[in-house]
Amino acid sequence: MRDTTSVLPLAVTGLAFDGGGKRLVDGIGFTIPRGGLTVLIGPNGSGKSLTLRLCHGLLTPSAGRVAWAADHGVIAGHKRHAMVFQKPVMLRRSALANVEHALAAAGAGWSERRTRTREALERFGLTDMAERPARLMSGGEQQRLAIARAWALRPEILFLDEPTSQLDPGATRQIEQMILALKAEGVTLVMATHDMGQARRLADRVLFLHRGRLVEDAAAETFFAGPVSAEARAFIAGDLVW
Ligand SMILES: Nc1ncnc2c1ncn2[C@@H]1O[C@H](COP(=O)(O)OP(=O)(O)OP(=O)(O)O)[C@@H](O)[C@H]1O
Repeated sequence: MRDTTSVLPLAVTGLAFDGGGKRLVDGIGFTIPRGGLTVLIGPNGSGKSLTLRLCHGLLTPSAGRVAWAADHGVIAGHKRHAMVFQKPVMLRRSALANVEHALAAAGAGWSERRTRTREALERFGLTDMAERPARLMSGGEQQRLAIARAWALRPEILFLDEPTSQLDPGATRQIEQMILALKAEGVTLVMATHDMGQARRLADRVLFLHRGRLVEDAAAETFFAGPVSAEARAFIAGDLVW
């Protein structure tokens, strides 16, 4: 019987996207079951961001399908997938107001907004910064706020697009710990990175993309022990830069 309490699994089939007169991603297929952390890796321009944006519904596929177990990844009027971007997009308001605004946009009522905002700020160690203008916070703090804001929406699955690529090692470590804590909580995670060290630290499963195509889909241990494709071997060795 169809599970009406989950938007997962997410089944992506034959996914393609055209832009600037070119096919930028092509023939991408994978399934994301509940739980775990899947990392999309690949060189710059391999199609990681596009794939995440297509999954999250920010772009419309030129071909193929993004099929949720519940239509559009929505259950009882609530979208159960959220996304965190490389550069957090913050409104010119306080940290607290940024979280509240996201909840309001998702249809949460006044008291739910207040409770969930407070919980989210506390959960991610931002209570003391609640009244700070979000845009004046450091890069690491803004990314923490972006994750808190996404978490406040209670996503079943969170897409993360290079969430630490703009951050220093200390802030990166903090964000990685937060990501692992979300996984332990049962949030399903799909993250793009071109940082091999990060992929090794975090991934349960690896999807390796090259030039808009999915070249490998393997358990992280298997992938790092010996990728099958020449492209992935070259990428791991640091020889593949595009
Ligand atoms: N709307 C668009 N129109 C035309 N080209 C695009 C568009 N969006 C992305 N591209 C191109 O598609 C390719 C894949 O882009 P994408 O951002 O998915 O790569 P990526 O793997 O995330 O790379 P990076 O690690 O550099 O972020 C790139 O060459 C990019 O310039």
